[in-house]
Amino acid sequence: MAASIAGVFTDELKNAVETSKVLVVGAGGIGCEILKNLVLSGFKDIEIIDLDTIDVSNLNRQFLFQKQHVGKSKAVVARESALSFNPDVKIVAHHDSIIKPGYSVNYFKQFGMVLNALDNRAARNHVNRMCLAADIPLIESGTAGYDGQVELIKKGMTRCYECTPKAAQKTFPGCTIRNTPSEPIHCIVWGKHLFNQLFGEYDADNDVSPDTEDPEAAGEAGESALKSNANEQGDIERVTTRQWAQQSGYDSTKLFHKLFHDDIKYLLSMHNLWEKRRKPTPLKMDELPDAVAGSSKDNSSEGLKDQRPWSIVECGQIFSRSLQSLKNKFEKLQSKNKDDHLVWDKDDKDAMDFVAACANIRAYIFGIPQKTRFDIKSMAGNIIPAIATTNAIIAGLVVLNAFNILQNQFERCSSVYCRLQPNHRGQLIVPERGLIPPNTSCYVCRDSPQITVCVDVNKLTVKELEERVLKSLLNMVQPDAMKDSTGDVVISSEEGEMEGTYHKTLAEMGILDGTVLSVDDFVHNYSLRVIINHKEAEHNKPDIEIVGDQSQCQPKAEEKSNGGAGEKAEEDDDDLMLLDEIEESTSVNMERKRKQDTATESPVSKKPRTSDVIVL
Ligand SMILES: Nc1ncnc2c1ncn2[C@@H]1O[C@H](COP(=O)(O)OP(=O)(O)OP(=O)(O)O)[C@@H](O)[C@H]1O
Ligand SMILES: [Zn+2]
Repeated sequence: MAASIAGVFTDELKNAVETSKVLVVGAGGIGCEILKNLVLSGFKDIEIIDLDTIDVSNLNRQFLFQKQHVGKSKAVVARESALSFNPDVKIVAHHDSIIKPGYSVNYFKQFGMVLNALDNRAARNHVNRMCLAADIPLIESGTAGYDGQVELIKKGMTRCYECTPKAAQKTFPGCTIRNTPSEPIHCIVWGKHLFNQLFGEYDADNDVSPDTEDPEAAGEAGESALKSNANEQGDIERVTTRQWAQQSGYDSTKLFHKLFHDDIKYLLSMHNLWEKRRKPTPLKMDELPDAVAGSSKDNSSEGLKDQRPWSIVECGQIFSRSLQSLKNKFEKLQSKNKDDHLVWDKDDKDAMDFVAACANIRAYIFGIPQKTRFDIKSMAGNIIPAIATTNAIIAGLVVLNAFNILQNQFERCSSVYCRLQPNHRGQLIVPERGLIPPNTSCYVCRDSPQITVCVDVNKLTVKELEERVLKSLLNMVQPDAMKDSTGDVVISSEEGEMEGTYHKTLAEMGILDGTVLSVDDFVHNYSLRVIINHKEAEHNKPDIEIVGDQSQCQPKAEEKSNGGAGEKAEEDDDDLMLLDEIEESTSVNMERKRKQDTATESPVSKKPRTSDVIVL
């Protein structure tokens, strides 16, 4: 072993390596490399955690896994393979999510350092906060294709993972998705929303039916179509897409007719939308064309199966087939637990077929070029190909930083960026000039953090404050909130305690412009003052804005990104590239999805939609 070769390590470092205890979070592309490096450099006490099982697609770069391991726990197999290099190491493997409450601040405190090898923001935010709370050095790392980054996070010394705002994921206005798609991606997003409306976690903001409040339609929202939906009392009865599908027994012909014929006719009745646009063409299932018009590939039989374009009639067949399979899976889940739902996953054949077929049918209707299943998979799954070499370089740098930490040489742990093109100094691996200090206005790592939240206090409910603001946007796990001035509890992490008030608006709870809330999350040992700023909701504008400083409480143009997955580092070395997950919207979101309340399904509301911004 390297550590036992005389002259490689000083006795002090050798001793530190052998006696330190390290936690590796994630056993994927980077995690496997890190574990192998740790074992080969003499570390003797390691824990590794990963929630996932091995997929065949992991085998090209996660070299601790082989074909016979497919379907088994990543953490468990990584441990077994690493032990084959050095059986004298103690490795504890957890097939679990690091976000689970069992991995508390005290759990983190037993380690000398934590090495992150994750692929999503939620888990990274969580480990960031746990390491700050436990005051343990964290080495954060990430890759996206040829780009990679390693960074030390040490409380009070460096910036934390949340010190820099992350580039927002690309979003599209809701009315583009629902009414006037013009690019294949709009149809793909619509297909994913449809999947969730039918089988996934319900989200009223991701409705797929025509948006009657589209400002472009200027109020002429399909009068006749609305009338045809009216009940005997003349009221308009709105049901969710899922309710509608359930009532019609998920009949593929009926569903097809509603989505691709009736809803399109409804859109056509909003004349203003089509004054300067090509009108969509309603489709009937028994009249589907057998052509492959405007496809992204020519219709040759060569190439991979997934790269063969589908005709629209084929899309119709795939729509019916995948709908039935998904329906069966969904009903099976619901028979065990009525709150359970499917989670869209690009690697699930039926889920992927369904979205690809729906996206192409919708594209055809709107005169948009169709895409192959292969292209749709990479767009819908935000796939950036992972490069084994980048992972290996980054994992090597992680373990070099671990040596620096063990020698208390934190100043040598400056961030390092790996890039495809050399910079003006000819460097492919570019170190930062020094440690980057904490952002003094970071709402996570600064002393007595506070933040301003701009919302419409007459619209936002207490439940939305908890789920959308505190948990989703501010990454809390189990928040408790009380009014600063009176000490009145507004949100409690004790189950059931506040049930009666969750549906009330903030105003009804006496939370108005200027009200200050004290919010605590005991999981992260974290307290935050939240200043509420009232801002009237506007159609097609985000209904929640978070600002560090009250004076900034203005609707902002899209935040200038510090870089993100797939972005290249600029020529200037000082330009930081914060790599983020590339899979946030897919399977790795399992943990968060499981935590969210799925029992709140309600009919589509007719209130003005203020959050018509969707995330892919
Ligand atoms: N909350 C979490 N707790 C534990 N492990 C996690 C958590 N979130 C993500 N992970 C793991 O982090 C690893 C990240 O590895 P990587 O980026 O190589 O992803 P992958 O899923 O193996 O590959 P791909 O997404 O490209 O198929 C994954 O194995 C994933 O299961
Ligand atoms: Zn910070």
